[in-house]
Amino acid sequence: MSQSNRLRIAIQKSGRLSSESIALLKAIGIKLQIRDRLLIAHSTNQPIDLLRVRDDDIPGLIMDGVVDLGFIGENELEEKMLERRASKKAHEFKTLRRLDFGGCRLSIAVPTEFKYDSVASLNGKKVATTYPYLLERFFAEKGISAKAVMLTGSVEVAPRAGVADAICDLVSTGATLEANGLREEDEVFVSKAVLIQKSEDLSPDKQALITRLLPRIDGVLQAKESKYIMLHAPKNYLEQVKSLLPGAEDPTVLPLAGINDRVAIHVVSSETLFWETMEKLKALGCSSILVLPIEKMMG
Ligand SMILES: Nc1ncnc2c1ncn2[C@@H]1O[C@H](COP(=O)(O)OP(=O)(O)OP(=O)(O)O)[C@@H](O)[C@H]1O
Ligand SMILES: O=P(O)(O)OC[C@H]1O[C@H](OP(=O)(O)OP(=O)(O)O)[C@H](O)[C@@H]1O
Ligand SMILES: [Mg+2]
Repeated sequence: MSQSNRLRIAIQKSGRLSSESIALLKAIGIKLQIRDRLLIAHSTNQPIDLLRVRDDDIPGLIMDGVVDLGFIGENELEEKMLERRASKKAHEFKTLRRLDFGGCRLSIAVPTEFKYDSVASLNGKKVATTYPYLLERFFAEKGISAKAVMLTGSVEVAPRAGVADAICDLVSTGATLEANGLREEDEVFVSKAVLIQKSEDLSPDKQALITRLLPRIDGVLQAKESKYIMLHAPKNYLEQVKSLLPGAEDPTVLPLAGINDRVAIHVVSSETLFWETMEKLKALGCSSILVLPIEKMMG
C-alpha cells in the first residue's frame, strides 16, 4: 500500500478510552509506538496510522470521511450524530463492533434535597449537561418541558453554582455524584465504546485489511470472556462433574497415566468458575482444579 492508502484510525488522545483502544489494537497484532507529544502514530508492521485527538472530534472526522475508523463512546457518537443531523451536516457512519470497555450511562441526577418523584418533577427546570441533544430527545419522548443548559465540563457543580436545578452527566460507579451531593434518578442513555467506520466505500486494500482485523477483534473479545478450566475427576462422577462446569458442552476427557479410576477434564468455558462451584467439584472428589485466562481465540 502507498503512504496515502494507509488506514487511518482515530483514537482518543488521553482519557477514559485511550489505553483500552491502544491495548485492543496491540492485542490484534498491530505494532505501535505511541509518543505522548506525537499526534500521529505510524504502525511499524501494518499500513495503519493512528490519529490521536479529543474524543469530541472523532464522530465528525468519521462522518466527514477524514478518517477510516474510530474508537468512540456511543454517548458522544449519538450526541454528535443528532447535532449534525439537526444542522444538516453529514452524519452517516457504520458501527463495526461494540467493545467491552468505556461502559457508562448518561443519567439525570438531582441535589439530595430535591424532591424527585418522576422525570415530570423536572418540568420547568434547568438541567446542565454536555449532551443537550440526547437530553432533549429524552425530554421530548417523555413529554417534559425542561431546559437543557450546555456545559462542557464540571457539570456536577452546576446545581451548587446556581446554574441549573439538576444535571445530566455520565455515571459509572456513582462516586462523582456522591462526592457532589447528587442522587442519580433516571437513565437517559446507556453507552459502551464502539469501533466505527466511515460510510463511504474504502479502497479494496483498506477494506481487505479491516476484513482481516475484525475476526481478530472478535477473538480478543471472546477470549477475555472465556476461561480454560482443567481438573482431575473420578470417572464414576463424570456426568455430575460435567453438569457443574459452566457452558461446557464438549469437554475433552483424557486418561491419566497409571491411574484407572480418574481422568483429566479440559474445557473452554464462556464463564468463569465461581468458588462455590469449585467447592462442589472438590466435594465430588475432583482435584488439581485450575482456571486459566485465554489470550487469543479463533473458531
Ligand atoms: N466513568 C466512566 N467510566 C467508564 N467510561 C466512561 C466514564 N466516563 C466517561 N466514559 C466514556 O469515556 C468517554 C471519554 O471520557 P473522558 O472523560 O475521557 O472524555 P473527555 O473528558 O471528553 O476527553 P477529551 O479530552 O478527549 O474530550 C466518554 O464519552 C464515555 O463514553
Ligand atoms: O460515576 P463515576 O465512576 O464517578 O464516573 C463518572 C465521572 O467520570 C467521567 O469523568 P472523568 O473522570 O473521565 O473526568 P472528566 O470529567 O475530566 O472527563 C464523567 O464525566 C463523570 O464525571
Ligand atoms: Mg471530550
